[in-house]
Parts: sequence; C-alpha cells; structure tokens
Amino acid sequence: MGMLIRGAAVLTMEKPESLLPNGEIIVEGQYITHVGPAGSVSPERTFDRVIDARGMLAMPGFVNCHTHAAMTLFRGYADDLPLMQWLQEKIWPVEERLEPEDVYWGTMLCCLEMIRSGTTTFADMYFHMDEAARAVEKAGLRASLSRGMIGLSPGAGEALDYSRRFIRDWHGQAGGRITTMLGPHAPYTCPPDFLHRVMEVAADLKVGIHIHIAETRAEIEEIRQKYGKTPVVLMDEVGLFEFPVLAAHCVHLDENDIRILAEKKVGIAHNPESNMKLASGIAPVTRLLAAGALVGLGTDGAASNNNVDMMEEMRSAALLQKVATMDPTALAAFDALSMATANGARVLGLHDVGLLKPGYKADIILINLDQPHFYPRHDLVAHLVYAARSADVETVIIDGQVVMEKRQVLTMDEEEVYHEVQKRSQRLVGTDL
Ligand SMILES: CSC[C@H]1O[C@@H](n2cnc3c(O)ncnc32)[C@H](O)[C@@H]1O
Ligand SMILES: [Zn+2]
Repeated sequence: MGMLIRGAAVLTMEKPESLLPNGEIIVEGQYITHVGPAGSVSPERTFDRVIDARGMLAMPGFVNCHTHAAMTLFRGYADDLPLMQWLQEKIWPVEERLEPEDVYWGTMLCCLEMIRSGTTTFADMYFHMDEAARAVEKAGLRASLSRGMIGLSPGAGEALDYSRRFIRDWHGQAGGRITTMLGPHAPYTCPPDFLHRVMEVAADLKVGIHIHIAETRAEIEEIRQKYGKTPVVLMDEVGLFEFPVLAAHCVHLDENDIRILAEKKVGIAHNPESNMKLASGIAPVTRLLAAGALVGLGTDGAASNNNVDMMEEMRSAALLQKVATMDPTALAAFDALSMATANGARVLGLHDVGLLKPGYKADIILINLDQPHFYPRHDLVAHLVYAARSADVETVIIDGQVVMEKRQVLTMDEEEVYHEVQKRSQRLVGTDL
C-alpha cells in the first residue's frame, strides 16, 4: 500500500522551476512511484502510512561525493596544517593504530551526523571497510565504499586482495544500498605499475575507481618532477579514465586537464571546505562546468573540514566560486543545489538517485520551513543554499525507510555512539577533554 507524503512544497530538482507549492509523493518499497500536485492522488486510495508534511519542503537527500567517514575519530585533533604535513606528521601515525571496531564506531558517528544534516548517500574511502559497511547497513544510509590503498606501502598487495574480496562480499548488499569501488589513494602514493594492477581488478569486477587527484601544488610539482606531466595527464595516459572514475579535489588544473576530465566523463568531487582549511587552493568549478565536466560536492573527512554538513558545503561552494571569479553570477543557487543532489548521484554512477521522480529511489528529506530565516518566501532554492541550516532537516527517508523522524534518528542509539567514539578517540590520539 505504501507511504503518502502530503502537504509539502516539493522540489524535484529536475529543473529550477520544478517546484510544487503543495505536492503529494507516493513511496512504494524502495521507490518513488508518484509525484504530483495536491489532489493528484485518489482520496479512495489507502496507505500504510501518511506523513502530514504541511510547513515542510520535500527534496532529494544530499549526496556527499567524497569523505573518509571514520575520520570523525580525528575531528579537532590536527588542525591548521597543510595537507602533506597534516597527513605525514599527524594523521598517518594515528591511523596505524586503528582497530576494525574503531572504524565501525567512527563511521556510525559520521552516519549519525549525515542523517541529522540531510545526507542520504555518501562515497567513502578508508581502511577496515567491512566495519564501515556494517555501520552503513545498520545506519540505513546509501553508500559507495572503497578500501583505500597506498600503492607505495609494503601492504599494497594485501590491500588490493582485501579490496577484491570486499567488493565481492559487499557490492549490492543492504538491499542494494551499498555499492563498491576500488580506492587507490592518489597519483603520488600509487605509481603507474600499481594502478595497472588496480585497473585489472576494476575490469574483472566491473567497478569504478575512487582516487584523490590534483589536490595541492606540492602534488603537481612532485608528479611533474617524476613524470614530466600533470597528474590528470598521467592518470589519462595510464588508462585510468577508461574506467568510471570518481576524482576527489581536482583543484590545480590547466585547460588541457579540464578538457580531458570533461571528455573522459570523470566524476569530480569538489570539497571546498577541506580545500580552504588545508589551504590547498580553489578548484576551477565554473570552468569545469563550462567545459561540460560532471561535478558533485563532498566534505572530505571530518578531520579536515571539520564536519560532514552538506548544507554548509553547498553554501561554501557557491560563495567561493563567486569570490574566486569576482563574478556574483558564478555557481548560482540551483547549480550548487544540483551538485549536492542530482549531479552528485551521477558522479557516483547512481542513475536512479538524486531526483524526486517516479522510478527513482525514495531518498527524501523534509525541511521545516516554519522558521524566521525562510521568510519572506521569494525563492526557496536561494533560501536552501544561502539561508538554510542542517538543523532544519526534520525527517529523512532513505530507500523508502524513515531513518529520522522529528529529528529523532531511529536506526541507532546516539548515546552509545558518543560513548564508543569518545573512548576510542582517546585511545587513538591520547587526549581527554
Ligand atoms: C588510504 S585511505 C584514505 C587516506 O586518505 C587520507 N586523507 C584524508 N583526507 C585526505 C586528503 O584531503 N587528501 C589526501 N588524503 C587524505 C586519509 O587520512 C587516509 O589515510
Ligand atoms: Zn579525501
């Protein structure tokens, strides 16, 4: 019989003008089966559940295209450093101490924070991914998971074996909510011979590849000195872009790099807040979009952001492009919102996610509009990007299941998550606040 959501303003995200002031949405199983104006559903029809969403806005949940979920464990541990110093002196030493259960609880905390801020799908690259997958299954999110691999490390072969087994075990699990990718970390940690081994597995298992590319000037310089080309050209020549690729960052690009990324349909995860905090630079998003590249939005890990709030990220993305180009029309509100929803889903290769439309997965968030910062109601899209806060998200539905209702997360015990994370992060980084 399904679920009816009625009375909400409905932003389908198909076009800027596709806003129903008073809409009706039917969810059956995992899917949306109807979206229409008030009165479009027969009054005779009965439902298992009716959600009265008057005063709310219904829209697709956010898609976070790049994070390291369990890095919530290291939030606030190492701040105000450049990327390489941050990684080499602070993060990699403490990651050596990670136990599988740490990743479970760190990922649970990230899932909790994501649900409470309206994210319904995310792409993750980290270690101990069986535990990350268990957390995603329990929390109820949709995720594309990859075991991160440092090709230069002595454990690279083992990491690739783990990835192969992980993909076989988890791809399509949790009712299809979990998909998988291969996760070679970056061109500066994964040389071409290792990437060739990764591509063999990608071809065999028919999965995509999640990698950091062109994040800092230091990376551009290191790759130029070693190979005499840019990271994007190197990855293209290695053959990586013959596979579906999710490329995080893409900050330092020349015109040729932009052309390659657009032509090869590389999915780009733009992470403006992490790029600002690590002072990595400003990605040329407006030029990428003008060239026809596919760009979504990510937060990166909570140790370099320091949260996983996609509403904040969307606002930062829009403001940053305006100031970088000195053009207030750059990355207009609807384009920023598309990056955070429909285009993010395309970046992850999820073709039935990111729109409120029959046949799409029922990943829906309800935002409480009865608040001072949503008045006057000139333009709801602008309000969502420039005025909304994550605490305005009232209800979250993922894959047809209500996972948060009236700001109560239903899939986990919040206190237990806080307790476990506090205990484990103290052991890992040795601080007790
Ligand atoms: C091999 S698992 C992922 C690996 O990436 C590290 N990491 C986190 N944030 C970034 C970033 O912005 N650039 C490069 N690498 C990053 C994380 O700590 C893990 O070691
Ligand atoms: Zn990252």
